[in-house]
Amino acid sequence: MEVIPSSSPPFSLFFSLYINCFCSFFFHFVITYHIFMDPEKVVCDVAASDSMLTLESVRKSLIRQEDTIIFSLIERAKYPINLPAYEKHSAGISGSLVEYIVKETEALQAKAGRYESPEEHPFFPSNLPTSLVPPHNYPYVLHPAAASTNISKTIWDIYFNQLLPLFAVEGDDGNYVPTIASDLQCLQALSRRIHYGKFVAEVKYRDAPDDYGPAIRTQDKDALMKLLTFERVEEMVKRRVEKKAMVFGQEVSINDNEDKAAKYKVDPFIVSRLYGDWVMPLTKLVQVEYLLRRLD
Ligand SMILES: C=C(O[C@@H]1C=C(C(=O)O)C=C[C@H]1O)C(=O)O
Repeated sequence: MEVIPSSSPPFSLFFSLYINCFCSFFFHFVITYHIFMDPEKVVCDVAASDSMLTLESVRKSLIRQEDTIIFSLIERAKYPINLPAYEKHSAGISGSLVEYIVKETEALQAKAGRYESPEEHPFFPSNLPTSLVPPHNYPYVLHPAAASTNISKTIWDIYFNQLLPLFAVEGDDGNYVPTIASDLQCLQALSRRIHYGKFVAEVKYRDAPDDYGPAIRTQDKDALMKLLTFERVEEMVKRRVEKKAMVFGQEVSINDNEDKAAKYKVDPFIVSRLYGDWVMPLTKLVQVEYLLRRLD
């Protein structure tokens, strides 16, 4: 076998190593600067990292979130209202059972880092423990003022006082804890969707800063609402969620001859109304609140 004689490495090898090191250092610097030092402080999820933040990508996320919301409503509709879960509890705990379970769940999830995500908003933000897990570097996408936009309290009140009675039947079957667990699924899915308005607003502002700028400077809420509203899109959303509620909530039988008279787990019309009267108006409210502070 022929052995290649060892000799001192040629100058070209040192030169190419030097160039490699320089390029790698340069690209690391550029990427690090982009993520951490960008003067336009912005934060978002993986699905919409800075370069991918387009109206199409945020609408896609909203469409996917419809599935989560509808499935969570279907789950909650399994139980009757179960009023004692929401009344002041007499034994051992202060407030209602629902408040107790949601507060404790949020405290546990806060320790595991849930509220580090710019998409998550707790219902009981005061005295939440800090995260114990190493931080995930969410890319900066939103204006820092986004942190002060939180309408969880409004979502909580509307959910229990107006929405729940529309899709849960009267009654009490004693399953309070699973009922509350289902409520929390609904609340978290709705809150995530509604607060996602921040990303929608950011992308709309970036697409047309000259249109939004004057209305932001004069703090004109009506003008902002007009600019960000697309009635045609809203009509499509209402029709789509109605159809999804029909498909996801239909009774499935292996017997083709069985009576398939439309019977849905959650009334598709109610789902459409829920979106038209609450979910979309609240998402737009978040968009306006966010935009009002976009130039702070
Ligand atoms: C979210 C958007 O902004 C507005 C709110 C909508 C919603 O909450 O689904 C739909 C259309 C717009 O009026 C959007 O344009 O997609």
